[in-house]
Amino acid sequence: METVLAALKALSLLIALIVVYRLWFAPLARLPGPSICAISRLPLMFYEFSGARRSFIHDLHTKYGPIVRVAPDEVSFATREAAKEIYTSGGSGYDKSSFYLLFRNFDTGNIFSTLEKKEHAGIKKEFADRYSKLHVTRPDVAFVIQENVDAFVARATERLGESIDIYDLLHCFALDGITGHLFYPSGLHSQTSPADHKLMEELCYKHGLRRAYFGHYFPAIWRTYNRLIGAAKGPSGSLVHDYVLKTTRTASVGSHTVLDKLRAADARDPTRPPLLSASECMDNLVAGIDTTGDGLCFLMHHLSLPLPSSQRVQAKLHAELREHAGAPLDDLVYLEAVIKEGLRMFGPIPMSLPRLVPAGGRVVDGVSLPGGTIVSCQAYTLHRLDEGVWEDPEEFIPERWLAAEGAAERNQLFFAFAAGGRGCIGKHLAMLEMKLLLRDVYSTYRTRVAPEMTASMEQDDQTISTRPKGQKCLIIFEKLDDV
Ligand code: HEM
Repeated sequence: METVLAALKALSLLIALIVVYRLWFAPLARLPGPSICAISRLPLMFYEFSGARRSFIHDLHTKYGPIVRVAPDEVSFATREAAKEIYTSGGSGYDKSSFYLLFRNFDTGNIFSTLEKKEHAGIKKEFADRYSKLHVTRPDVAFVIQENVDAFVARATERLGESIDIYDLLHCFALDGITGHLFYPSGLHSQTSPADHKLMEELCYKHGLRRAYFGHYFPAIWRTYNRLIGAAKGPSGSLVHDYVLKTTRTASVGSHTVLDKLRAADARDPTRPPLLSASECMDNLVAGIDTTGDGLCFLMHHLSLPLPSSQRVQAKLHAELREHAGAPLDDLVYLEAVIKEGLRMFGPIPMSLPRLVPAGGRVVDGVSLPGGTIVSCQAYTLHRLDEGVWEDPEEFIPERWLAAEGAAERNQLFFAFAAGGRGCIGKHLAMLEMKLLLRDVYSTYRTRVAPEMTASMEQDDQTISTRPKGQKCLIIFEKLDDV
């Protein structure tokens, strides 16, 4: 009994010392933030597991300012100086934190999940040119996207005046787009094929948030659990995994595809991990579906609301697209402003992108931080907090992107695709998909939210991405001339 008491006393003393150290003596002790977050990571974990990390961090910034200590060893920043240092210093910024190991596929790393920047650069150079603006706009590449846009518009035309679930259809559009880019002509056609549609359902309707955070915080238990489940389910248990494995191994693909480039890298270097190309394709596929699908869904829903501001923007969009029919996409400046404003307000990756301060420590936006500190910015807050740059941040105002005054500050804070060498590789593909689809929809149709639409469009956070909570978005398409 006495030994137990002595052990309890020693433990209490240890905890008290840790609390005192974290509150008053740790290198991060002088940073603003709630004391409870300085003492323990548990409050942050609570909000992560509840799907409310983004709003928790944003509320902290609103209360404490642009620099906040959100956990004993973690700081969130909301300034362009910090974003520049963390994400672009030396080209690719700081290495990623172990959080990104969650995004490995087939027990193999890939461009997104690789933590260390030198290793990442080696992986990226093998296929990055397949995502350059020059490549994605090549006629033999862009026509695959245009075919998917045509399929989307055909579905809308078939059911003019009726409600259509664009959450479903836009995710099919995005899945067909990215698989076409990776594997043409072996991409999916989930907009029209019920068998392919099942892969979209598997990818877009899953609820994996708590499992993902559990895997991050308790990796050993998670690995053991997965081995047991994997053994019980058989080799795959996933339609998407089977599709990617089979396609990467056996499909014949066009010379302009991503897979063709990865196969060339495999042929050049037989020491590459055998499943690296499959892991890469799986990663690009996942990265390319919810992002473009959810981004378009939030944006089209907003444009379709019965608000004077939404209707004003739709009317201006119709006017630009009709007056400049046949113009190159880059000349459609209002369309681009609408997309950027959509990505500013409800971009599909609005959450913190965690990085590690390099060994030896660094100064971020005037704050000296020891090596190993987790630092991040989140787009949601960068796109709102500084009201000197973002006037009326909760208002959807595409015109702000057309004003010359303050353009540099806005563009420096625009973080929808992140920044630097680890920013979004698929940005040009995503912009092309969004521009082509919105151009062809809004040059011919007006959209409005269906009266029976009751599903929530609240942003429902996942690990770094967000999606509409109700996972349904009923919209009515009407021919412009008929309205
Ligand atoms: C609106 C659409 C999209 C948005 C807003 C978006 C946003 C982002 C962001 C913020 C990052 C940085 C994430 C981080 O550092 O944790 C990222 C990375 C990435 N994105 Fe996208 N993305 C979009 C579409 C796509 C598409 C279509 C692809 C198709 C391949 C893609 C592939 C990737 C990849 C591979 C990375 C990792 C890059 C690297 O680590 O070098 N994304 N994206």
